[in-house]
Amino acid sequence: MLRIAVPNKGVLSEPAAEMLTESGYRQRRSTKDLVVFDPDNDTEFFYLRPRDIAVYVAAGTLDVGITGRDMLLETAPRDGEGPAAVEVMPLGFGRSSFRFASPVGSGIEQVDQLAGKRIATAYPVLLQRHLEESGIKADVVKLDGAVETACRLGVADAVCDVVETGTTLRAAGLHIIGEPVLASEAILVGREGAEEIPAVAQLRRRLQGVLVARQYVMLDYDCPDEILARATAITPGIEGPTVSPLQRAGWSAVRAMVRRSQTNQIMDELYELGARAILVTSIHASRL
Ligand SMILES: Nc1ncnc2c1ncn2[C@@H]1O[C@H](COP(=O)(O)OP(=O)(O)OP(=O)(O)O)[C@@H](O)[C@H]1O
Ligand SMILES: O=P(O)(O)OC[C@H]1O[C@H](OP(=O)(O)OP(=O)(O)O)[C@H](O)[C@@H]1O
Ligand SMILES: [Mg+2]
Repeated sequence: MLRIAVPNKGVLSEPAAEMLTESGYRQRRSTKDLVVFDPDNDTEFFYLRPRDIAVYVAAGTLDVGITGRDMLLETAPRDGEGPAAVEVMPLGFGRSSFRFASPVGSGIEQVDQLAGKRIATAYPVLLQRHLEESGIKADVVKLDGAVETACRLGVADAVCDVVETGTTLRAAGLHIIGEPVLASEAILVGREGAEEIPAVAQLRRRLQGVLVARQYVMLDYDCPDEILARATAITPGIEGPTVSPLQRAGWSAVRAMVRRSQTNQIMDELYELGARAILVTSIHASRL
């Protein structure tokens, strides 16, 4: 039986459960459920704090889990201190970056000005490692959350925290300084070699199928044969576009997957070239 850890709370919780549902797994009905068994897939789901998930997976108690890349790195054992969980695949949601910020007007405008300062964070391991790598000596103040308030309350001079839209930072009178320390998103974590377990390989293919269905659309169009080569160069598809003859002589029908984000640009280009009856349909599920 496959045992999977899923975030029980926080921003990753709902999209993680949604992705598993789209991948054909049973998910919990109530947010109070801590364990769910899916008999059809012989899989058990454990709903845990994202911060703890890589710890269970590293210990081998659970096979795989969904958490943030920042959480995986924060909770990884130090070199030689036991087995670690590793990133199996990125999942395309829960994107954020881990960044320094200082109070507007504090005069702290660059990362090197953090030397000798107090920096508040909920990710002390990540921050300490980054400070060591950058050769900056500063005091790390470990907090549990709502880190943005630490400067106003006088326990820190700057923060290093998760930023998505930047709204929380701005509301606390802070501004970003320096480059991102880390780009994070939700990831599937497992033990080294987990992909060799057939049930994990199947989970991975299913999740990949959802990612593809979200990122691509199916494009169909008709085009005169004179422009077929140029049109199919715009829509090369994955393996190659499907080209079939139309009943109307000298015309072909083309079918290819294209990136959702490029759909309108590609439709414009095809139309200008002379393609007609250009149709876009969503992909419900996929196995490439
Ligand atoms: N606003 C956000 N947008 C995208 N990802 C986020 C955001 N806030 C947090 N995350 C990501 O979610 C993961 C865990 O955050 P979450 O807030 O659920 O846990 P926590 O902060 O430890 O717990 P809590 O907020 O319940 O105290 C991390 O990987 C983090 O990068
Ligand atoms: O850039 P934004 O879009 O504003 O999002 C970033 C905020 O979201 C998270 O907070 P969360 O709600 O998890 O609270 P926490 O700080 O207590 O963890 C994170 O810790 C930031 O505070
Ligand atoms: Mg949080």
